[in-house]
Amino acid sequence: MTDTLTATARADAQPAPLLEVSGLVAGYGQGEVLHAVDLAVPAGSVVAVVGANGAGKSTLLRVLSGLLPAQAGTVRFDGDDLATARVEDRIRRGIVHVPEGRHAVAELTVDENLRLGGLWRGDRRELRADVDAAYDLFPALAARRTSHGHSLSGGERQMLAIARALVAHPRLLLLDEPSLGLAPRIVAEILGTLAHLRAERGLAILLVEQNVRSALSVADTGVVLNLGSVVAARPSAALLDDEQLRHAYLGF
Ligand SMILES: Nc1ncnc2c1ncn2[C@@H]1O[C@H](COP(=O)(O)OP(=O)(O)OP(=O)(O)O)[C@@H](O)[C@H]1O
Repeated sequence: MTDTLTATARADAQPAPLLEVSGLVAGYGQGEVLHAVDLAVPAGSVVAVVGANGAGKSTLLRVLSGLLPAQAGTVRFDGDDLATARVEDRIRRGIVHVPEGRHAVAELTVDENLRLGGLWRGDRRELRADVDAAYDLFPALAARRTSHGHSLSGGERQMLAIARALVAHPRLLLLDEPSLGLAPRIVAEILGTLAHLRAERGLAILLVEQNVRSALSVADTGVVLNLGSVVAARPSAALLDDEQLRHAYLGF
């Protein structure tokens, strides 16, 4: 009887999410921007955080990567609470942030920029292999490997920012507004590559996007953030089907 109960409990148990955020409070100075945010990203899944300008989406990613301290709450990653961990420790654990703005070091070549992604690792041969793997994912970058950061187009800089993050071996990519200002063809290429990474490598992605439809087209789950609070967290298709929610919070 006990064995049967144990077996049933095991069969029913869901694996813990890779990232589990609970009661997260954060802001700037005295101002609180995120109010007790709860959020989960299962391993190998894509979760899109959507919401109006100023909702707190970028702030959420900054807190998760350690750029901004949490004032309260837990950030459990693969079982450990990293809420107070340093940025570099989070990177080593596999949380890698691609901030809005597609930063490339202007004076360095594409290849040098990519190698920056593996700075903290010791093995140079492994780093070379990872940079070459990034070129396989983004052939447009391979063609520009000796070009300097300042000469790249917006799309190339976005690809470089993502590729450099991949060189750091993420298990969870925090991706802020990758499509902003890019041509639809480039956006489709970048989102296609992310879908491939998730399918082939089990990469989990927390995606912040203004372009709600394209974000939800690649995400399993959509989380709606409004004025720093989560107002809905549902499968992407269910979010798109909810006309009232879309009108109230997503503007379409
Ligand atoms: N460095 C900062 N110092 C003080 N306040 C900030 C800072 N960055 C953002 N804020 C404020 O925090 C709130 C949330 O901003 P945040 O950028 O996280 O929103 P968002 O949802 O990402 O919006 P957007 O899509 O416009 O970037 C806003 O009121 C913003 O003015």
